[in-house]
Amino acid sequence: MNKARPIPFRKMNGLGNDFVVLDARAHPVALDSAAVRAIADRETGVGCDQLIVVAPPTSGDMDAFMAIWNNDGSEVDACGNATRCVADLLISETGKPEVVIGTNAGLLRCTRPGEGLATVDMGTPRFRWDEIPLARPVEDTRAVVLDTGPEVPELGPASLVNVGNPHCIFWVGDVAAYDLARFGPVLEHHPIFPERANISLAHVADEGHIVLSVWERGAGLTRACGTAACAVAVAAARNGLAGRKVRVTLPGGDLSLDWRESDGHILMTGPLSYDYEGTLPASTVEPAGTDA
Ligand SMILES: N[C@H](CCC[C@H](N)C(=O)O)C(=O)O
Repeated sequence: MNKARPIPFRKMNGLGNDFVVLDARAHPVALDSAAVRAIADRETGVGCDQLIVVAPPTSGDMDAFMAIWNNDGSEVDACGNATRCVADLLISETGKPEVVIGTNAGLLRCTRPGEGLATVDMGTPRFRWDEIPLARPVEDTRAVVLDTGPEVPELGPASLVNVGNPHCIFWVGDVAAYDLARFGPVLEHHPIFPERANISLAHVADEGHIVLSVWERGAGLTRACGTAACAVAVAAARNGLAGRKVRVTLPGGDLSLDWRESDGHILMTGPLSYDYEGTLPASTVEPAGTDA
């Protein structure tokens, strides 16, 4: 009988987007929304934007599987910044120049271009209305006018992209001129997004540089959002606002994006950090297979 045991974790971050990373490869854990919220709570738990579980590979073509939860307890399929963190863990462990991380959004090939850096192939972005997904057919997802109430300022048409998760991007002249914390949740829960959406304000400084502020689905304002940086890079290129290689500046720092011509994959490069290690009391996360 598996006795409930304390669970070790690593606290990590990518440009200040922070994670509790549980390694469940030796001992499986059973998480539910309540347990995730408890761990992620910055007052009474460890505190994080997302909770990440590194699990054994589910097929022979990956080094590990990565599960992702937002701090509201919702499980999601993609997290760019956390993928860089897990990639570095696996590259250090295996000594391999490239590792493959399995996620519910697909296989992600990761390399280490330098100490403290990771490059992730985030795959191909999707643009069809039913791939975002949207609640109704929309012909052109490059410029969609959302009907919003008075609590949302005039932001113009949005560009919609899925990079393993749904993103809604507004193009503005100055991201600091808007109180995204106030109207972000309204847009996150807009009825056109049946699975909610991550909301970005993007300023295209020049054809190689975009400034970005993000209200994350299920986590709120974060210091960085890797998938939003991927989404805004491809949306800007698709709308003719920037080139296919851009630097994206988030509150926590810069990411480099390359929407590769040869295969349409989006490559994201940026830093990752190890903050500290800790142990969660056994009661927090009931390991799978423990008798009641
Ligand atoms: N809030 C996102 C998941 C985390 C994404 C973000 N932390 C990143 O680095 O991509 C969602 O619900 O789709």
